[in-house]
Amino acid sequence: MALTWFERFLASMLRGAVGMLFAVFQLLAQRRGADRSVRRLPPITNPLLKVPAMRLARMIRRREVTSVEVVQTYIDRIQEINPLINAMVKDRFSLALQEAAQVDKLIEEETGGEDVLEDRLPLLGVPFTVKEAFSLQGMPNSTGLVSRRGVISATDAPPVALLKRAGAIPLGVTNCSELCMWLESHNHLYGITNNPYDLERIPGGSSGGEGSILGGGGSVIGVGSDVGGSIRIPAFFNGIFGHKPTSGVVSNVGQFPPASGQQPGFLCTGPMCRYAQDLLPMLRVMGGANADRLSLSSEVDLKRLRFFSVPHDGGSPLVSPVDQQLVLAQRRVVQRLEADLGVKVQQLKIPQLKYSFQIWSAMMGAPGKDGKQPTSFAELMSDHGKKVWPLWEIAKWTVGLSKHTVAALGLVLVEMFQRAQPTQFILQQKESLQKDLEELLGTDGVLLYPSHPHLAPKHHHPLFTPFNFSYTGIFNILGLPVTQCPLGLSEEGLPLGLQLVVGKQQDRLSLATAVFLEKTFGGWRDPGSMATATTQLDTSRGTSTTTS
Ligand SMILES: CCCCCCCC/C=C\CCCCCCCC(N)=O
Repeated sequence: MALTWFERFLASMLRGAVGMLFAVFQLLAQRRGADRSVRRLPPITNPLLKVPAMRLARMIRRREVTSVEVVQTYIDRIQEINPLINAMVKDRFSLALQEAAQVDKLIEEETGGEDVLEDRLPLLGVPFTVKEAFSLQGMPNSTGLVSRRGVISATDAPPVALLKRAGAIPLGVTNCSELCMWLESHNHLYGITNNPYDLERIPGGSSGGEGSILGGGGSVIGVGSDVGGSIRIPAFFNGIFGHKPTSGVVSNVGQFPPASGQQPGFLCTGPMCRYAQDLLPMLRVMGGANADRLSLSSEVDLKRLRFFSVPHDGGSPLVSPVDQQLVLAQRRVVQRLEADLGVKVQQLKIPQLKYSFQIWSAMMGAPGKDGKQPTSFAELMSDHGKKVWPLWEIAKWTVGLSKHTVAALGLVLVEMFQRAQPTQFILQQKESLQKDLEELLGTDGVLLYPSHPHLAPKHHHPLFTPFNFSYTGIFNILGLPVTQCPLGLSEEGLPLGLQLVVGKQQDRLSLATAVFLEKTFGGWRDPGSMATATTQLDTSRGTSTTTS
């Protein structure tokens, strides 16, 4: 049963009302910020900041550079840009420098040669950053909740521990949205995080601090989590790579909030980074023994893959249409795949995608196999057992007295009206989408799909388009691995990008395609050099060139 005429009528009334509210909001925001110009980050001057993590590790092992030098270079960059982007919320710089000095000593004393070190400690001496929602020993773990102020991690979350065990050195923790459940990385503990390509725009969420620090060149690899797009949305808005692995491969233990109900099957921890070649080795480390399920060492011959392109969700009345610049970017990818690899990319429409939001929200709220309901958002927000009364909190919010963001309060309200059980129709849509996509992708298919309908929005704008995350959220429910891949910059200098969706346990296919697209479209760009470097897109030939 598709939407009834009454539901469509309600949706268009809602769109009209939200459109009017948005117009008022923009008018007020314009008046307030009439003389503000786009502010960007200073350009990267130290070439070490432009070296992929695995190459840095090799240089450190070969003593071409010391770990102390690399860590200090990143600390300097963070100190330069963090006052502008507010991405790192707590650092451990002096500990990181001590650990780097120990690494340099270990390398000097190692007699087994470079190969022994590479095998045992593939990331030895390389700095990394971690979303604050994960435990990192000695660092705060509040997930933006004021009532969790002062919670300090005693241990490391397993993926963080695995990265440390591989020799990587944590620099600190980064901002996220309140309870990891919004597109804007904002909370009343650490404030709001900015996008490095335009400080008046959002870096996305919930791993927005990671996206921003990586995009700004203050980190080269980082750890994020994703139950509706929280790795892929910030990776897209900040022009970097992000991979949501096959469900269950990377441990979700050691993050707050813990997933409940059926959510453990949807939540994924995964790598975020500036260089495509770092995704696979990071995933191998973060997955531990489970990474063996992904045959990451098998060669991928891109010419033998089957590619599919789906340009939009088929017109959900709740979700914005896809920006024309993103439509063109996806078309250019199709052209390059066909021209360079000699493959034929099949254009598709997948009608069930229109129900992505309904499917995501029904499944997120569904009881687990044990029949237990998931922990409600209101419960997670409660202050030492004291319940949150959303209407009272909203009243307090209007006079600046609430400890919560308006987005989090909005979510509590929405949750109050949500059905306990998904409708039969939505369950059918989910099942048939799962079956169709698994059959389509098999073990050699790659689906191209927009990462989000809009380029990085201005601060607070997602409050008027709250369902746009459905473009990413649907793949959490389906448990499919997805890589977000940057594709150069838009006319206004904002990152373009695309999701590469593959079959379960076929992560290596989207990772290999991301490496190809990085070579073809230039991958991550220094947001500070945008005044001198522009991407010229030749749409007729589908090529892109960078000029300085
Ligand atoms: C005041 C406006 C608030 C309206 C709330 C509308 C409800 C929309 C429902 C869910 C939004 C969830 C956004 C999830 C973003 C990514 C989450 C993640 N951790 O992967």
